[in-house]
Amino acid sequence: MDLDIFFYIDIEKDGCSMDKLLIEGGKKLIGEVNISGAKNAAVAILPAALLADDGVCNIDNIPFIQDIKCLENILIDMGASLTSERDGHVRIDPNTLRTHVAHGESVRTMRASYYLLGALLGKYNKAEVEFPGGCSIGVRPIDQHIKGFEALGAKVNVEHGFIKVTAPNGLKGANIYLDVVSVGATINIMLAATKAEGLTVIENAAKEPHVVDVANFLNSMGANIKGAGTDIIKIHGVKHLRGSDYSVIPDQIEAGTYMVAAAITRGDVLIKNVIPYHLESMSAKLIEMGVNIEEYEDSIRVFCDKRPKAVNIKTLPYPGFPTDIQQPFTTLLSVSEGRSIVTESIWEGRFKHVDELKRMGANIKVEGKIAVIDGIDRLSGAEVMATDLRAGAALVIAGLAAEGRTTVTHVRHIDRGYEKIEEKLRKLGASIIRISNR
Ligand SMILES: CC(=O)N[C@H]1[C@@H](OP(=O)(O)OP(=O)(O)OC[C@H]2O[C@@H](n3ccc(=O)[nH]c3=O)[C@H](O)[C@@H]2O)O[C@H](CO)[C@@H](O)[C@@H]1O
Ligand SMILES: C=C(OP(=O)(O)O)C(=O)O
Repeated sequence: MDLDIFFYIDIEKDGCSMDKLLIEGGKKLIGEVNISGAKNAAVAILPAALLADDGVCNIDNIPFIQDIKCLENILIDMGASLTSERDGHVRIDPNTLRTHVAHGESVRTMRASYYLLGALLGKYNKAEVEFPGGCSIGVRPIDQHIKGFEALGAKVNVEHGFIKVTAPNGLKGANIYLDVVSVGATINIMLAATKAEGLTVIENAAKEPHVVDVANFLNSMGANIKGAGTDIIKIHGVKHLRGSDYSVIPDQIEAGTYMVAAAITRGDVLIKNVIPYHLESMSAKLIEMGVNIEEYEDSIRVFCDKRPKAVNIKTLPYPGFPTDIQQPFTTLLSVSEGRSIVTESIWEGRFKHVDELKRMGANIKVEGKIAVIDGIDRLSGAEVMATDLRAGAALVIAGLAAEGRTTVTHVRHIDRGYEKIEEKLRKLGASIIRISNR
């Protein structure tokens, strides 16, 4: 039975109104999908643009997602001028910025508001930012960010829910060895050190494509950053940064999500506007599972005509298998042939989707960081809750493959990081609608 388009008001138990996705499973995904700009690059590049001493930044390939909307609202509240001339474009004029303080619900909701600390510290030698939010996937400390700011000569205090950072005598380059490989700390230190006096060296730096993208953007503004993409990044401080034109890299996790969706529905999808090199850990796993992959210059075709085989996965910092795609892959493994073991080594709370997948019949046992998955023939549709962004994506994928109807609630988590997910899936032939109360 196909879904009819309908509309009704729904108020969740906690009093907040929320959207739901209704999916009628069992349709093969076939066709082409365009991948949007990378969330985790864009959310750092917008704060980085504040560092321009003159001129404006024109940034393209900005994804149309809730985290970006939140960030834009924060920047506008702080006085920056933001306009857009076309889809995916943002023009930021930071010359009208009037404060080093960022607060409010948007700051508290999203993770990446922490990049305002590095950007404002680099610009004004001071920053006050409310504690960030983001996905509830485990303890999310920022001790390595703080250690980096302190090494550059800043004082850091936590008061009344704010992180306050000041460097009245300016920032001075330093050697910083990160105790853990942290994307956020690497980027935040880079932002702060870009205009510090002298040389900053970050050792044990994160190597993710979004780290490289932020460094490339800062260099296009006149920064002198070398080594991004390796585990030693060298930042020679410069006195002046200017506005620049830039285009954000494609989102490797959104691409990975459509790769998994193609495989689980035994479909045939050409995933466009990607950098195939960034997808290699995911492509390799799919090939190991028996899924067909063809790589082109800026697209990748994923097609599958038989049941995928079980594999083991361990999440690791780049170039390892990304934690952010672990949850969608868990869904695929839940209907693959045989037993798979998934080890989540980055976030201790990133198996919340498993309880929801069990409602759909999945046979998964979680112990600490490990999930043991015994593949079943088919999931069955049920009402399930998106507990976080990628859990939501994992449940949508489950719904696409399941027998009957799946309702995914708490879609606001998915909207944080996926542009028009139901529209993109519908164009590929999925039967999916949003029940909206807006
Ligand atoms: C907005 C954004 O880009 N979010 C991504 C970013 O989150 P985020 O930047 O928060 O993640 P990190 O790379 O910093 O965290 C990696 C690991 O380091 C630990 N840690 C981190 C910082 C710190 O000061 N101390 C510390 O111990 C964390 O607990 C975690 O175990 O990278 C994660 C790892 O690829 C991704 O899952 C998130 O999607
Ligand atoms: C965990 C994620 O995002 P955030 O760090 O913004 O919560 C993610 O993108 O999967």
